[in-house]
Parts: sequence; C-alpha cells; structure tokens
Amino acid sequence: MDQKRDEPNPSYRNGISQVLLYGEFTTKASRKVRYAVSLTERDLTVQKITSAPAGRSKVVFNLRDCVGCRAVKADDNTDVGAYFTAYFYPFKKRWMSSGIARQRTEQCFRVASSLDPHLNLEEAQRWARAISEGSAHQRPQRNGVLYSEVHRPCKVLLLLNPHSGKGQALSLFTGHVQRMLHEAGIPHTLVVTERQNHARELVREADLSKWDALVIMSGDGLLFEVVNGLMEREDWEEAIQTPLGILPGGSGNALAASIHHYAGSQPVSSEELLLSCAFLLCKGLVSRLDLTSVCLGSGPQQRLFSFLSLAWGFVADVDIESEKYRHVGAARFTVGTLVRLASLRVYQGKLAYLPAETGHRSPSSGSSPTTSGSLTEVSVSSPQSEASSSTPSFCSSLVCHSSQQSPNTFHNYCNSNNAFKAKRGDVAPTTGPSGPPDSLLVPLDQPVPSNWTVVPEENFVLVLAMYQSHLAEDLMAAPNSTMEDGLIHLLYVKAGISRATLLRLFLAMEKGAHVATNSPHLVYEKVRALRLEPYSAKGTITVDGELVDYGPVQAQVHVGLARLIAS
Ligand SMILES: Nc1ncnc2c1ncn2[C@@H]1O[C@H](COP(=O)(O)OP(=O)(O)OP(=O)(O)O)[C@@H](O)[C@H]1O
Repeated sequence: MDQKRDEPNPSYRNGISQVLLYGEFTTKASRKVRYAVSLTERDLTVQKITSAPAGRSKVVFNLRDCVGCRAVKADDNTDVGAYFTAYFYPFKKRWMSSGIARQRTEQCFRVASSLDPHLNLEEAQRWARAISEGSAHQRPQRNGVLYSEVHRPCKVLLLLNPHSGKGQALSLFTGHVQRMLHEAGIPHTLVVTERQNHARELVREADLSKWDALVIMSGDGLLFEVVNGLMEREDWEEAIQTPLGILPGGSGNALAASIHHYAGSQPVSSEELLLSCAFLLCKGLVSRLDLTSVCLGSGPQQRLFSFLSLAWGFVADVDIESEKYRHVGAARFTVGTLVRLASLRVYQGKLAYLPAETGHRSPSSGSSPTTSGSLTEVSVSSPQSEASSSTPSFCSSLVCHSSQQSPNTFHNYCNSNNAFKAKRGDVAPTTGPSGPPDSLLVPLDQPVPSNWTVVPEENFVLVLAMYQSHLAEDLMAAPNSTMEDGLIHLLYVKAGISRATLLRLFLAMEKGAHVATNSPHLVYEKVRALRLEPYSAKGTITVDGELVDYGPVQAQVHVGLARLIAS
C-alpha cells in the first residue's frame, strides 16, 4: 500500500525520543577505552566513558543516514567477543573544497559482556537488528509525496553498461556501490550488458517475479532501454510497476542528478553523485514517475516511452555531436555547447502544445489528483483499453536484513539475437502497441485540437521538453519539475538570440536560473502534450538523450506510470 508520510511516531513522547537500547562497549581498535552507546528511534549516540570531563565528547549519528548494521563473531577463536558495525553516510563538509556531500563512516563495537561467545553474538545481533530496523524507519522523505517501499529482503537485478561514461562503470560499481549494498544487506545479480538493446531484450523476456527492483548503472540511455523493454511486454501494466533504480555511470546522468536534487541535497557530481544515489537505493523508497509517450510520425507503431526529455535543435545536436568528446566525461556537454555555439543554427518547424492549465492530467495513475480546470479528452481509437486505475499497489514494508550474497555476474545472461542492429544512439521501434492510450493526441496527419496553442514563431534555436529537473549533472533545465507532477516543462528559444545571450542562458541553467533571466527569446510553458513538425527533411531529435527517427513527433505525459527508487 502506498503510504502517506508524516505519520505520528509513537516512540516520541513530548518530542523526546525514548532510549530503546543502552550498552557499554569497547571497540575493535582498543579494548581499553569504553563507550556508552544508546539507541533511540532516531539516533545512535556514542559517548566515551572517561573520568576527564573534556574527554566525554558525545557523537550523535542520525539513523536517517544509516544504510544498515551487521553483527559478526570475532575472527580470532580465542576472543569470546562479538562485533556489531553500523554504516552511516552523513553529509559532511568536503575536504579541501566548499559544500557538503555524503561520506562514509562506520561505528564498530565489541560486545563481551559474557564469557559465552554465543551469548555475545546474540547480543551483537540484537543491536544490529535494532539499528537496521531503526534506519529503515528513518528515511529522507519529502512532504506531499506518495511512497511505497521496496520489498525486503529485496532481490535486485542490476544492469551495468561497461562502456557508459568514460568506460569506468564497472570499476565505479565495485569501488563504491558493492560495499554499500553489502552493508545494507541487499543481494543483487549483476548483468554487464554486451551490446545496445541487450537490457531491453532482457527485461522484455525476463520473469519479473524474480526481482523486486531493476537497477541500472549507466547513463540515461540504458534506463531508456529498460523502460521501453518493460512497456513492450504484454503485461506492461504490471511490468512497469517494477521499482526502477538508477546509479550514475554515464556522462549526462540527468535522472540521477534529478533524484539527488529532489532529495533536497546540494549539487554534487561524479562519485559523490553515485554515492548519493546508491544511498537512496539502499533506503528503498519508491515514488511514482511520470512517463511521456512519444509518437514518431515516420512510420506505423513508432511509439516510445520517455522519462526525461525530448529535444530538437541546439540541445539535441550538442548531445549527439558531443559523443566524440566522451573521454572527458560530463564536460563533453560544455565542449559540445561551445563548438555548436560557434556555428549557431536556426531550425524551422511548427510547434504546438496543450497548456497544462487547460488540460487535466492523463488518467494513467488513478490515485493522482487532478488539477483544476477542465478539458474534454480527445477521443482517438486506441489499440489498448484504457489503463486501469486499479493498478496493484506495492506491498508495504517488511523490514528484514538479509545476509551478504556476493553478486553473480552474468555476461551472457541473455543471448538472444540482436534484432535491431542499431548503431549507438539509434532507437529501435517498439514491437507492437502497448501502454496506455494517448487520450490527448490526435493522429499526426490531423490538425491539433482547438484547445491547443500553436506557437506563432517557426524559427527556433532549440525546443526542449523536460519531465525531470536536470538535463545533465550540471544543467537544471526545469528546476520546478518533480517526478510525478504530470507536466511536460516545455522550453523553446526563438531565433534571433545572440551567441552571448544563449551562452548566458546555459551558464544560468547550471543553477536553474535561466528562466529568471527574462530573456525575450526564451519561452517556458507547462504543458501536458505537444507536437513538433520540423520542416527540414534531415536533422536530430533525441528522446532521453537517444537519437530517434527524424520527422514529426508528438508526445503526451502519463502521470506516475512508472516507479522509481528515490526519496
Ligand atoms: N555493452 C554495450 N555496448 C554498447 N552499447 C551499449 C551497451 N550497453 C548499453 N549500450 C547502449 O549505449 C548507449 C549509451 O548508454 P548510456 O546512455 O547508458 O551511457 P552514456 O551515453 O555513457 O551516458 P549519458 O547518456 O549519461 O551520456 C545506449 O544507447 C545503450 O543502449
């Protein structure tokens, strides 16, 4: 069941947290110094026991920052003691630079109150269980967001693209993520993708009942494959509810940067962003995620599902052209932007959209509130019945901490033929109609409905539709966007803008301040659906950063259709 947050916590009396466990322990490093350790629903407090008042410093660890706690018996058979270790990832000031980021710290205590090693291990396990359960209840959450939780113990299928970003995803995984998953007691199976569309085929055929979450470690392109693979299944309605997770291993990492931003955290990049997303993954809170269906006019049944963006013009060109600067990582977009600025182009076409204030939210998610205003849905013949509003909800939490399992790595997990043989970035068409009907769209060969706005300009520098906040780690194109706002944040820049002003817009976008620059060339609209008809025969359109067939395109947002592990 989805749970609303902010329920009263019975363990607080008059705002004071009750002590659940208290003990005095030594550490692994020294058996001479003793610590008083107390656990409440909210914190683990550690205080050195000493006669000198100056030495009695108290350190409080918030269980919200804890991913788990493990108990073990001593390695040394002559030691009757047992140990419990709690793993925290609090925000700390960076060394040698400003700002804060999550940093790992562990607290390990030796339990030796008995001469019987079994009793000591039992006591250590009691502490480990209590700390783990406490940390599972203390999660970073945002007001007004509907959550459910990943099944515990959860089985994660982790798909990793070894070529994403600078080609270091596997070493980033083993260096930063694997240990945290072990600390959180999350067993996982790692599949290293072998080629484009490997992940798409795999999730299209997989027995999803074996997995509680599908996590990708790559850029946004691999998640795009997974989303579309799920939507191509006959049981798409159930399949797309599998909680998805993202660990940034690419160069853009837009969705990862967005979920980090939604968590209210200060901007970070690279390994710090990875640590932040891995932390959110371990916490296992599942939110709804809007998907936008994108219909391409270039052929029948060309329908894709997108979680991030649709771009035409400057942004799409930079995305594809900057592929050759991949070796510089996230900086490839900066280099690409400067190169394209030098040869700034005008793109001609027709743009139309359904403004959000006139359209009600599409019915994909039955429990989502509708916005004010009214709109008669455009009825179109649909190959599939309306998406059910009684989609099964996730089970509520069963907090349990599983033991470590080493990940099984399957390089040949799916050996099906590469049906698409697409070059990097080309998106294979869907195999057939699936997904909810696009009730706001009419066929591309018909004029847009009368309640749509047709943009009078036909000369553009860029058109960018965003459904998450970030376009890249350091580009906050739609700062007001949330995971399930049922909105497409449409930005377009009209021709006539100078290079210097366009550069200023992109620099301001780093902090999401581009709209506030009030440039007369930049237009920002919240919409529910849009249509774009380029006049040129050749060009670049990207969906979630992936190249799609060029030509007329239209799109409609479906509220909360997917599930994402975030905060
Ligand atoms: N093993 C593989 N070999 C080649 N291509 C792959 C493989 N696995 C996935 N792909 C494809 O590589 C493309 C790029 O993947 P992805 O977007 O995840 O990484 P990226 O481009 O480095 O990241 P970003 O989009 O953040 O720049 C996608 O089209 C994906 O389908």
